[in-house]
Amino acid sequence: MAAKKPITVTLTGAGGQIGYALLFRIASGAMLGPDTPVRLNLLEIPQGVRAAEGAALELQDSAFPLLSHVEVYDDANSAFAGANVALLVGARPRTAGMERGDLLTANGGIFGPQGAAINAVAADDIRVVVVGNPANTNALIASAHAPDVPAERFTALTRLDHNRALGQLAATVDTPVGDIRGVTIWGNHSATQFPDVAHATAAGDSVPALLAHRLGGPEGARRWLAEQFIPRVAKRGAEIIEVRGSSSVGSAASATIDHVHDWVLGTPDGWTSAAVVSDGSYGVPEGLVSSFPVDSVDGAWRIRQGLEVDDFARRGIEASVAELVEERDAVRALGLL
Ligand SMILES: NC(=O)c1ccc[n+]([C@@H]2O[C@H](COP(=O)([O-])OP(=O)(O)OC[C@H]3O[C@@H](n4cnc5c(N)ncnc54)[C@H](O)[C@@H]3O)[C@@H](O)[C@H]2O)c1
Ligand SMILES: O=C(O)C[C@H](O)C(=O)O
Repeated sequence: MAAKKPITVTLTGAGGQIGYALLFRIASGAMLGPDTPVRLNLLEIPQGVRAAEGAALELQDSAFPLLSHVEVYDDANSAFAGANVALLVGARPRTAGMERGDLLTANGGIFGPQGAAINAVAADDIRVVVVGNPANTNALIASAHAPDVPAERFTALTRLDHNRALGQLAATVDTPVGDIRGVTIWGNHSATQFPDVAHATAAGDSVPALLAHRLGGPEGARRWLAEQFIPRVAKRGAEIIEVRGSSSVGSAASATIDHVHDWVLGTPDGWTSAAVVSDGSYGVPEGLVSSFPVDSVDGAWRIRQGLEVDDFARRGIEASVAELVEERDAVRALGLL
């Protein structure tokens, strides 16, 4: 049988924390499957090149059978040449006391030039996931600079929030995390996001009903969702920064692997969450990069249609979308869009 052609993956910020956690899982086949060879192009700024080169040496020492080639660059047009998948991680992380939106001025300028380079030199089937914060608006900036690439190929990571929600629910309803379905993160990857369990099930049972059973009825469940679950998930990034002393790394890398894996290979277990360009679904203004319930169909994200959104969820989604509009207007005013 002919060997499969390698997929070219470009990773920015390859010398940083998340980059280091990602590389070994990509090279092992966890992201694109156990029979897909990978070429890795690592992009760094000059100060980060040595760290990326060190990671490349360690990749060689790991003798991954699927890893066909690794190259380190400090030039975007070289790094994105022929890329099929781009992981845009390279950006400054926030520190204690900051919100992710505070990074707009520090990081926004990175994504226009990278979007333009992707437009100029990436492969026709390029898929992009932005991890660097504020991820949704950075994806919007990158997409705006890549007019020849369909906007739906630019996404931002909210799978980490989705996975955090699964973790919290599994612990509360005492069900293995793999048995939970139907959770959605709506809106921005920020403290305003709306984690929604109205349609969730655990091993086939309704999560709202299980919560009501455990928490003294529907009112107890509602209170737990509003006062504990939603803020815990939405502010988990800050909790990790407080406890670890720096922002999430292993879980962020793992969620990035999940996002690309499902985008390329499908979502047989039902929808997941990803920030994708809005087509106006659920009242989210067209063009914003917002998190939705998404299925992966034939290698493309499709927003799951027809889910009932109650008043509580509607208010939560609207608040997060209002923040996305503010971020879009702020980057427009900065000349980044
Ligand atoms: N969306 C999410 O769920 C999520 C989760 C965790 C972290 N993040 C974000 O991911 C980003 C990276 O986090 P980290 O912990 O790896 O940070 P880090 O500081 O350890 O690494 C960032 C790396 O990016 C490099 N870099 C900076 N500008 C670059 C550019 N223009 N091109 C290429 N590389 C560049 C830096 O040299 C550095 O090596 C941060 O913005 C962080 O807030 C997002
Ligand atoms: O919260 C942060 O600043 C990092 C990341 O976006 C996270 O959610 O952990």
